[in-house]
Amino acid sequence: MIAILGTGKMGEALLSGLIRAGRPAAELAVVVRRPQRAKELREAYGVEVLTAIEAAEKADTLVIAVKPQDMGRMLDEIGGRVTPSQLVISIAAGITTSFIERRFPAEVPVVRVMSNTPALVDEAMSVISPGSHASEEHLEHTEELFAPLGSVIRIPEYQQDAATALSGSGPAYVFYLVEAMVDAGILLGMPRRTALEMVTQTVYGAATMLRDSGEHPVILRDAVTSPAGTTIAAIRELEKHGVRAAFLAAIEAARDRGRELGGA
Ligand SMILES: NC(=O)C1=CN([C@@H]2O[C@H](COP(=O)(O)OP(=O)(O)OC[C@H]3O[C@@H](n4cnc5c(N)ncnc54)[C@H](OP(=O)(O)O)[C@@H]3O)[C@@H](O)[C@H]2O)C=CC1
Ligand SMILES: O=C(O)[C@@H]1CCC=N1
Repeated sequence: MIAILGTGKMGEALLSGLIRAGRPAAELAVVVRRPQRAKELREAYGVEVLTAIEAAEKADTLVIAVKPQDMGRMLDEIGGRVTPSQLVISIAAGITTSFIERRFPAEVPVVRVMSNTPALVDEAMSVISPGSHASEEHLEHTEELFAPLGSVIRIPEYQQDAATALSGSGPAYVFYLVEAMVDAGILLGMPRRTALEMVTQTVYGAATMLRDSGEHPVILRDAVTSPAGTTIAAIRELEKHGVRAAFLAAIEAARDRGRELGGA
């Protein structure tokens, strides 16, 4: 049995993805803290709702999907019950595998995962790293769980805070970019709905080109940028306003905040 402890945005995205991928509801359980949420999840997915202690005693795999600030309390609750024959997967930003391992008296295998909200449409980017007691088999099992939600890659754990800043938070930067482009369309007199449709398809098309062509983004941008044309006029303004430097600073700040959440 796979138990998801903390079934908010990401926990539910994982739950719904596993069900879409054909995993029987009988093999899944959730841990929630509000009766209303328990009712919603039972009705929507037909999954069993357990207490954290029950989940720690029954599940082979425990996926912890509470906020980093709630991790300590959750681990205190289940710590003494989890054994080395189980696997603990954490998707919390900043929280290291060694932080989690220290909460268990035994040598419990832990895998750290950073996924993102496109899991809701099976287009997540999930990056995984083993803790010190996790084997190749544990990593393969984790890959199997997250593969139906999108792409999965392995990275060394020291890169996890950077991955959180890039792909974990990344969808928010893209939505922010879309908001800004739509605002520009409105400034130019375009109806909001039309502007949003145009920008959404443009982002989708550009992302598909990046993925399918395998070309470097500079090459793809070059193909759009005609000599003395419209695009270079826009790029000059982006450079003048320091947009590239803003992205570097923003993603570095997200990385630093991840470290802070992990108590580093
Ligand atoms: N949102 C994102 O894009 C991403 C988030 N993450 C990580 O995923 C984790 C979850 O984030 P997200 O889903 O956004 O957060 P949410 O706040 O949506 O979900 C967290 C859930 O945990 C529940 N919870 C907290 N404590 C307990 C407890 N003791 N027992 C049972 N349930 C509990 C909360 O319950 P209640 O509803 O009662 O508050 C809530 O439903 C975080 O650690 C975050 O860093 C990772 C990648 C991307
Ligand atoms: O903002 C956050 O802290 C979480 C982690 C990655 C995406 N959302």
